[in-house]
Amino acid sequence: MIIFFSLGKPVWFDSGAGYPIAGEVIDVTRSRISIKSLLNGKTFVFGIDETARVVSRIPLPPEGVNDMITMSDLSEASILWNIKVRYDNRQFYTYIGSILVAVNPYHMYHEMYSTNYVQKYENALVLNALPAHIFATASLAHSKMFTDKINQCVVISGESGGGKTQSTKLIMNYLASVNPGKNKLITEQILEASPLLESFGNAKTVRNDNSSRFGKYIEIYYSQKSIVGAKLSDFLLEKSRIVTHSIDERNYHVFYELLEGFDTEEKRKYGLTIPEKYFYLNQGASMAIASKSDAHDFQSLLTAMKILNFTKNEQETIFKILAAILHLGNIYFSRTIDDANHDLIQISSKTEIEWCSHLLGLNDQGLLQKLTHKVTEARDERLLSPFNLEQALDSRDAIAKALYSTLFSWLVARINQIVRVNNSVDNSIAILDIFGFENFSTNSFEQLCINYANEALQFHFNRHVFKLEQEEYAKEKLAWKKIDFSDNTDCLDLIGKKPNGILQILDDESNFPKATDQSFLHKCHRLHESNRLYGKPRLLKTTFSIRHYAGDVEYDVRGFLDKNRDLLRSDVIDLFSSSRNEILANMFRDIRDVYESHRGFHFKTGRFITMKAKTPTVSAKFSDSLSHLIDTMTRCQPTFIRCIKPNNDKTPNKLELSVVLEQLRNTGMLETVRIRKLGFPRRYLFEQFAKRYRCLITNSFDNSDSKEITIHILNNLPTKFTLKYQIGITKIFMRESLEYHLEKERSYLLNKAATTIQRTIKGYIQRKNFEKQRHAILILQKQYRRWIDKKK
Ligand SMILES: Nc1ncnc2c1ncn2[C@@H]1O[C@H](COP(=O)(O)OP(=O)(O)OP(=O)(O)O)[C@@H](O)[C@H]1O
Repeated sequence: MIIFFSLGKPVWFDSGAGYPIAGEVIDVTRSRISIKSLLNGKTFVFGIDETARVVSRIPLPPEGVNDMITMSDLSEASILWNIKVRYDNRQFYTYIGSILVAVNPYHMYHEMYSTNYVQKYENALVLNALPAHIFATASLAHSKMFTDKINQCVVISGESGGGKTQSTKLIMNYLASVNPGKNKLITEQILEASPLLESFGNAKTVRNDNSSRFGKYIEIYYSQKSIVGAKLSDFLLEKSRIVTHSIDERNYHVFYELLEGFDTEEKRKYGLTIPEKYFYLNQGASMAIASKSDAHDFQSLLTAMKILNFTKNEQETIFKILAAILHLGNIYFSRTIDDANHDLIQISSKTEIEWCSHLLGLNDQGLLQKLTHKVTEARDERLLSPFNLEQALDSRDAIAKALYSTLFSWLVARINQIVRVNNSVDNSIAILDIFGFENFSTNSFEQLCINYANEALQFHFNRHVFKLEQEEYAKEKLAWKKIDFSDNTDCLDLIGKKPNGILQILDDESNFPKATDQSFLHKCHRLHESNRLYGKPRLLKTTFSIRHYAGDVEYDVRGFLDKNRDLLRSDVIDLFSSSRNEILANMFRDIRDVYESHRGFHFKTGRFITMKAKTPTVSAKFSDSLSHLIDTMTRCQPTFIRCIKPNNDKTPNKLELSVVLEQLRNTGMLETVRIRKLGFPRRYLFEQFAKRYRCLITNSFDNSDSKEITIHILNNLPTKFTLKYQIGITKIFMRESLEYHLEKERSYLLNKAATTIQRTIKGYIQRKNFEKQRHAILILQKQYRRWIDKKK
């Protein structure tokens, strides 16, 4: 075997790292082969019995390949290497047909997103004409929205830190730049919603300094090809972060921005000091982020609020709520024992209570009571029972979480009110930026929801790229050998299918007062133990695991029931609804209305009671919004952007092959390249095709049908395109390379025709002008001669 490798031969070799590396043969003897790694120049020697670890390699062009489906070697190694070669050449974008792979450079190359680039990619009809770029993807979706008259949806996915939020912003900037509308204000308001929501919904995590801790779906509406409004939907804000975060992490940016942005006078007004002093901010021992100026971002936040028409009163209420949350976190309790030897607690930080009450427009006693006592409703009475220390701390944190999450929902509603559409809408383009797959050392309820959402998105991707594609080939009777792909339906069923999916079990248990996290876990074990995707721990632990498409994740069920119920105490809602601050009171009155709508009238007692079975739990609400989202997206034409994180330490311009490969494997990218290469992703009905490309042939087809014209156009193509299309029953299917060729030809002809038309019209106008001038001159000459004659 070794003798087949000559000196200088390009090869892939297995260095033991778990992925093949590109190398070149530098020495061959009878018993061994020496290979120089192209990664680091090191030499690797393989003995005669190790030749299976070396295979021949088709070299890539030095700058890599723009669209990976055009590569002749579609092995995992080649795809991975192509991404690396391009990354090293500062080409961070690569296509897989129409799917964009975006690798995070972790460094902002501003020129790459300048107006020059906007102009370069504007009106792109096909992707491959220029180097891969996010603007090309945005431009294609934008122009398809008008030409195909189908609403578009750009689905951005990837791990935390992959670059989803950044990509969303770049697409929005592109859409704003090419927007011809006269109403620039609405576009500006839509753009300004991003920094505002980032302040309130993003935080530093160990994986990403600016991690979105909520999912968002932004729909941008068009009328007469101009932006006329937008709608933002948010998903599952991470509430636990408001009261706790891990080491090296931070709470939401807005708290630090506020403290850095306020001057001494303002701080005094809200009773604030430095971040280190607040329990809700200092748990991660990480106050500042090297690449971020909190003071500067506070000014941007103020600008955003101004552009979005937040009144002075509204801004002040927001700051008061934020300041009150910080004071709340600093309230501490101490244990005392009463005469009957009962464990009691008392508040040791009166000042904080006073600040909270003052800022929230409450009286001190009202808040104090909610923090130290539980109200139970028994028959006609409301009974107060004292909390123990742990319960009091829980109650404090629950109030802080309720304040923040209510504020966040109010902000989203407030933004939507400003950017909503007032007139009719022709089309829309939506962008989905949803939290990436998560697998931490401890995973809880939030991770289960996030990973469930990622499973649903992966399903949507698979459905579009593999399932529907192959079903349509079969329906249109194309010659096609089916490609297998990893279908994740079973995992979706395990988590969410009625009646026994894990989230359904959780919901049943959440509505059952005596249930505990353990009883939920036992039920899961009992019903799913035999499922190949479900793992029951060998030892008595509080966990179960799920085999996701992106890897195994172990979930710790402690706290699942409480988090899912997420019941805000009705007496707390009542307290805030009675605040002297009308804006704050209204936020909570809205919540009270929702709660009221889930309460029933108890005829016997004549009082309202909470019908818990009907109160929507967090997972029920989340599953609903997720299926609504997928439904909406299914009605749009999707464009997929897969964001890839190049390394785990947020370092600029460093690509670690193992980190990238894992993401490529987990998201089915390798199968995607195969199907996109073999498949025929671009399709037109014969009528559409004939109408669009008829200009490419000269024959006249007076009464011919569209299929005949289509076939004629195809027969006229150079032979290299023969295998690039298939003719179905109602449609023509083709590869992107053929569409690119056709579009190029068409655009050339249209330009030529336009030039001819321009030339003819210009000639006509010139001739006309000339005739006019000649006529005028003749008249002048005539008159002049007559005048001379008269003079004589
Ligand atoms: N195209 C880009 N150019 C320059 N830097 C980028 C680009 N994309 C991402 N980054 C950098 O990487 C960081 C992480 O990106 P981003 O916040 O968009 O990731 P994400 O996928 O949205 O993560 P999460 O799921 O945690 O919200 C950004 O703050 C930015 O510094």
